[in-house]
Amino acid sequence: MSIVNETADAGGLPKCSNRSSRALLGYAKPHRWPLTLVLLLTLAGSVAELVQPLMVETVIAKLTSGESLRNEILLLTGMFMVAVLLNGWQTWIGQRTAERMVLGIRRGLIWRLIRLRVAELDQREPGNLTTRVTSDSTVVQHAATTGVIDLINGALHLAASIVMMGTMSPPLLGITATVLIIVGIVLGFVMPRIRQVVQATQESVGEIGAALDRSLGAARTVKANGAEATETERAISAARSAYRAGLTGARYQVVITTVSGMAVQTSFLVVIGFGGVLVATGELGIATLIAFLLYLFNLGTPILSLVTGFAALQQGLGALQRIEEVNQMTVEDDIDADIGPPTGPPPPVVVDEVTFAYPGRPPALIGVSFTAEPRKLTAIVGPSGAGKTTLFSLLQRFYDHQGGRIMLAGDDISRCDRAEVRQRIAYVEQDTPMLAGTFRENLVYAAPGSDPAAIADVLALTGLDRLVQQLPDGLDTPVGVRGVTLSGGERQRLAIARALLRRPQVLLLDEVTAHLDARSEHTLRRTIEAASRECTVLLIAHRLSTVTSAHRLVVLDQGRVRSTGTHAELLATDPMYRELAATQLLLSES
Ligand SMILES: Nc1ncnc2c1ncn2[C@@H]1O[C@H](COP(=O)(O)OP(=O)(O)OP(=O)(O)O)[C@@H](O)[C@H]1O
Repeated sequence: MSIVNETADAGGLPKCSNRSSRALLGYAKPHRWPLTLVLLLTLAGSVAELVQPLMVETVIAKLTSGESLRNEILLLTGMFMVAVLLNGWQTWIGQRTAERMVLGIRRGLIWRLIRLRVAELDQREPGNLTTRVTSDSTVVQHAATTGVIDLINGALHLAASIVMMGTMSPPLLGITATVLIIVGIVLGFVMPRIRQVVQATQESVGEIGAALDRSLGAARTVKANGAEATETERAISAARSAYRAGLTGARYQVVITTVSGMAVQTSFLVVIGFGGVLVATGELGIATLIAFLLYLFNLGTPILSLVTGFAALQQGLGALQRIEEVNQMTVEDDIDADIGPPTGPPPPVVVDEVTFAYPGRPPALIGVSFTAEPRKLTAIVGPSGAGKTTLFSLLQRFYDHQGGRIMLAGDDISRCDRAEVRQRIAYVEQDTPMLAGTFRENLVYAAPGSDPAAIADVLALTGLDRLVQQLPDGLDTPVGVRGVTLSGGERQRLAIARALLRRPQVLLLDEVTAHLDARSEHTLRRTIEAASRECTVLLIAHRLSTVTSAHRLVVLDQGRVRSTGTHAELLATDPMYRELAATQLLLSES
C-alpha cells in the first residue's frame, strides 16, 4: 500500500479535523487584528472590482446617449490608484503577520523539542522532528494567514457578485448557479483528499530528514561499512514517496482548476446565448448584459480564492497534525528554574530498592540499593547490560524510577525539579559527545561565567593544559563537528573538565577511562581521586584497574546488586568479581 493510501485510511478523521481546525484558529488568534486589517483591505479591493462592471454599465449607457465621461474617468483613475496602494499595504501587513506567525510556531516547537523527555526521544528520529520546525510550520502559517483570508474574501466576493447578478437578471443567475453547484460538489469531494495527500507528503519530507540525519550523523560508520548505496536508497525512497504524494496532490489541483475554469467558461457561453435572446426580445438591456457578463467573467477570481483558500486550509490541517503531535509529547517542564550553584557539603547518594523497566522490556534494575558516601569514590562494575548506565540515567532523571527511592541530601530526587537535580549532579557520558565550536565553548558549556583561574585549574587537573598550549589558537581553537579534531581520550578529559568546572556536589563518570592510554589513564586516576576529595563520585568502570582503590565497589548483574565491598573484600567473597578481575590480570597485581 502506498503511503498516500496508508494515511488516507487512518481512522477518526472528522474528530481530528475539528481538533486541528481549532488548533489552527488558535495559531491565528494572537494575530487577529492584523489579520482582520488584511481581510478588510482585501475586501476593499474586492469592492473596487465589484463596482467596476456597474461603472462600465454607466459608461456604455452614457456613450449611447452622448454624455460627457469626465467624472467617470476621474473616478476610475482614483479607484485604480487607491486599489494599488491598498494592495501594497495589504501585502506588507499580510506577509509580516505570516512571518510573525511562523516565528511563533517555530519558537513553540523548538522550546518543546529541546525539552522532550528522553523516553520520547528514544522512540523518534531527530531528522523527522526537525522537519516539523522547518517545513510543517510554513505550511500551517500559509493556511492560517493566506488560506483563511482567501477563503473569507472569496466567499464574500462570490456572495456579493451573486447578489449583484441577481438584481440584474434572475434567469441568467439561475443558469450560473447551476454551474456553480457542480463546482461545489467537485470541491467537496476533492478537498479532504488534498489534506491526506499533504500529510503524506510532509511525512515523507520528515522521513527524508530522518534518513539524511542518520547518514550524516554517522558519516564515518557509513563510509567504513561501504553503506553509501543503502543510505542513498533509504533517503531517495522517502523522496520518491514525497514525489508520489506530490503528484497525487497535483492531480487533485488539476481537477479543481479545470472543473472551476470549465464551469465559468460554460456558464459564460450559455449566458451569452440565452442573454442574447433576452436582449433580442427586449427583456434585457445590452449594457446590463455586458455588466452581467463582466461579473460572470470576474467570478473566476472569487472562485479561485475559495479554491486556493480551501486547499491551503486543508494543507495546513494536514501539516498541523504533525505539529500537534509534538504538542502532545511529554516535555521536561521543570528545567528552566534559575537555580544557583549548589551550596553546602557534598551529600551522600542513597539508592534504595530502586526498580526500573524501559517500556516493553523486562526490568533493567530490580531492587537496587547502595549508598555512595560523600567525598569518596564509589565504583559501579558488572558485565555488559547489567544496568550500570541505566542507573546513571535515573540519577540524572532522564527517566523516573518506578519503585524505591533515590535520596540526595535527604531529598527524594523524584520530588525535586530536574533543574536542581542536574545542577547538583554532573554527568560525563560514555561516548563524551562534543558540540561544534571552540575548545573553550565546550569547556565552559555548563558554567559560562567561569574565571580564567578556575579554567586553568581544571585544565591542569585533567592534564589538558599541555594540549591547549599546542593548539594553534589555544582555547579558541575549533574542535570540529562533534569534536572530531580531538582524540577519544582528549574528548573524554575535556568532558570531565567541563563537568568539574561546574563544581558539582556529585560527579557521575561513565566509562571515562575507555579510550585512554596508560599515561592518560594515570593522569585521569589522579584527577578522579582529586575530584573524589571534593565531591561524591560514582564511576562506571569496565577496566577494574581504575577502581581497585575505590572506597566501595557495587557489582551489578542482570539489574540486581550482586555484592558490594572494597576490591579486596570482593576478591575474597564474590566469584564473579574474582573472575572479572582474573580476566583483566588483576589477581597477579593484587
Ligand atoms: N533506551 C533504552 N530503551 C530500551 N532498553 C534499553 C535502553 N537502554 C538500555 N536498555 C536495555 O537495558 C538493559 C541495561 O542497559 P545498560 O545500558 O544500563 O547496561 P550497562 O550495564 O550500562 O551496559 P554496558 O556496560 O554495555 O554499557 C540492557 O538490556 C539494554 O538493552
